[in-house]
Amino acid sequence: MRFDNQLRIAASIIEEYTFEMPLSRFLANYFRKNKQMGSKDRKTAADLVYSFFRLGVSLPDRSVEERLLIAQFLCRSSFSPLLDQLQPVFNQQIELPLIEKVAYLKKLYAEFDINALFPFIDEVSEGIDSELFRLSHLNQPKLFIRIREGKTAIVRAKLRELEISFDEISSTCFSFKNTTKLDHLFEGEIPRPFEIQDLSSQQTATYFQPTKWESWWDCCAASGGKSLMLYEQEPSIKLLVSDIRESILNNLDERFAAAGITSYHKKEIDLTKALEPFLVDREFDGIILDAPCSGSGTWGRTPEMITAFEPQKIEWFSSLQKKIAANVSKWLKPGKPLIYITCSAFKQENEVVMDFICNELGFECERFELLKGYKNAADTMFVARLIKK
Ligand SMILES: C[S@@+](CC[C@H](N)C(=O)[O-])C[C@H]1O[C@@H](n2cnc3c(N)ncnc32)[C@H](O)[C@@H]1O
Repeated sequence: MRFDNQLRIAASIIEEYTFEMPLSRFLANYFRKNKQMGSKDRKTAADLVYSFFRLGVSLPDRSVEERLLIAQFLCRSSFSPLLDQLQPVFNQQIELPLIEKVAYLKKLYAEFDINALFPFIDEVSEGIDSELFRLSHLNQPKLFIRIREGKTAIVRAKLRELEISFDEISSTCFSFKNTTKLDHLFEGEIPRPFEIQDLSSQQTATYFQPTKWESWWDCCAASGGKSLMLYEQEPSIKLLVSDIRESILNNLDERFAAAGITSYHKKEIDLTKALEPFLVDREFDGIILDAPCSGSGTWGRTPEMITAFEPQKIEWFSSLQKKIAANVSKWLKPGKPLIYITCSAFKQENEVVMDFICNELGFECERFELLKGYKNAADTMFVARLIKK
């Protein structure tokens, strides 16, 4: 397909997209309806459209086509055949460091402002490097795996055998280009030697510290990423997993089965409602609250959210998180930990909720951390270990 045609198709996809569903799903539907597009055309269109949304709300008065070219220039770091045809001057500077490309663009477009790459920077948690965080949205984050204890050598050998390129972040964490396919590796092997899991998400596990025979509740368990790590740390624990709808836990069942975990309890619980009917007189030695949140620490993976997100939702999430924390904390034994986690970069969802839990619900903060995934092409997350007094 000719390059100007590729640009036109990307522009028409952007025009059609109304943010009602994730961009990934919208694109999959679009390609299903437009079967004449070959796999190379689909890949090019997806790349152009994703890069476009990485620009956030930059240069709103420029045409979509012009912004598509600027986005390619900022998001690519090597020769682009499309730019070579349509905007060769960008291609000549494509390998420059990002910060120099930004300076160059500012000369061409006086109105270009890096604030527009992430227009909520005043809302972020303390310690976030504003410039690095904003610029990180121009790059697609990496894919990470968590390797089960003792399985590093066989995973490494398999990857080398299949000539899949990877970096070793640690002995239990490898990273890959985001488009790498790993589904077929060790298919059917129980337990599977690795889990796909973001680096920062893996790092939250150091806050759990369960001990033998304890009773734990992962109250927003979804597909069970945190529960799996908890269980592997201490397989003797009694584990309850819950989420607002049973269907959300289906994936957890599959992942637990693949990990060889069969002994756990599962309930559908809305944490904003009275919990007595579900929990009766249970008490827990630990609760993981991986709270519903804006997801703003993960928008490098879903860049359309930078445009779609309405800032008043931050306060809405913060209130929801406080309500859920107040509700679940009643079921924790004194002296035991509530592990509060978000994948948000916003202080209203992080430090403000943590302070509420300490000051209003009678907890003491043992330690907390903002996991600065933006430095490692990973998600940015917040984790706190809060002890009930
Ligand atoms: C950040 S996700 C949890 C991810 C999960 N812990 C993991 O590691 O895979 C937050 C979860 O909270 C759930 N949730 C949202 N509102 C809820 C509510 N009112 N009660 C219970 N769960 C809720 C969502 O369905 C979602 O699965």
